Amino acid sequence: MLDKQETRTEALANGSSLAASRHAMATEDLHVYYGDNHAIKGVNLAFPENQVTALIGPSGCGKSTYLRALNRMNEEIDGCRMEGKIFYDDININRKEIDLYRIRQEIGMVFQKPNPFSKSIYENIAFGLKRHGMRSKKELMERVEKSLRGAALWDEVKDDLNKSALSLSGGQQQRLCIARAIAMQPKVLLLDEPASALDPISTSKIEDLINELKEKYTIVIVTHNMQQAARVSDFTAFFYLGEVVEFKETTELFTNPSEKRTEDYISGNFG
Ligand SMILES: Nc1ncnc2c1ncn2[C@@H]1O[C@H](COP(=O)(O)OP(=O)(O)OP(=O)(O)O)[C@@H](O)[C@H]1O
Repeated sequence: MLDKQETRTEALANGSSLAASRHAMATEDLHVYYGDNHAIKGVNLAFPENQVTALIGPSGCGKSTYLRALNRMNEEIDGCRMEGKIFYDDININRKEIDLYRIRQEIGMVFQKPNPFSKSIYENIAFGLKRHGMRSKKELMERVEKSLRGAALWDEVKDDLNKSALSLSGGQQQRLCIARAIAMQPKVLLLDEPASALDPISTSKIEDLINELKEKYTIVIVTHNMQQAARVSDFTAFFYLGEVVEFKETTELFTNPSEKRTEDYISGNFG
């Protein structure tokens, strides 16, 4: 099933500063269509391990579509199809025979709107683990605690693990969704505007958390907010009309963009 013959060639050639980095994921000539709408047009990108990469760009330019392509979530959408290669662990995962359940465990996703299950805080995390075959109560409790600690939520909920997840604040719910994703021990976390529905204090907690999480995970985050991209990311890709215009280290992209379209966007001249 694993095809090591397919190497990440063009995708790794994003820029010289990346040449020495290891990459957790990459795409090569990736296209996504919704019916006749060609939403992603041949994107080559590679995501350095244990770094945060932000995807920025005006509304409708394909950021979320591209993010959802990375763990093949787009396939849940009627009429959506993908062409091209998506490399994870040096394997092209954009093939029929790939186990999507496993891929989505290893490449976890958190959405814009917190979406905890209508279950207890404990069950929100234990549910997926049990489905995955974990039976021992002790092991489950250990993983629940570790995940909640990892998502910086443990101290706030440790005495209320049987309370409904829906009784938590929006910011706590989002950290619970992050805990649920990391409980599956992924290598990559895809975050689709994870703080856009939250107040400034919760946003700042999520941003601090992203900074801690990158020690263990490779993170790709879609954000509308350029200040947020500058605060949380190491690399930034600027998307426009389904293509990547520029991909660089974040400080470099914001201070010294190579492309006029990037400069116009970051200086607020369009979008
Ligand atoms: N579920 C869907 N069904 C059909 N077309 C879609 C769907 N999701 C996105 N599209 C189309 O794909 C293109 C890219 O949209 P996408 O949501 O990926 O952009 P975006 O940059 O994330 O936008 P925003 O910042 O507004 O969320 C748009 O033309 C959009 O209409």
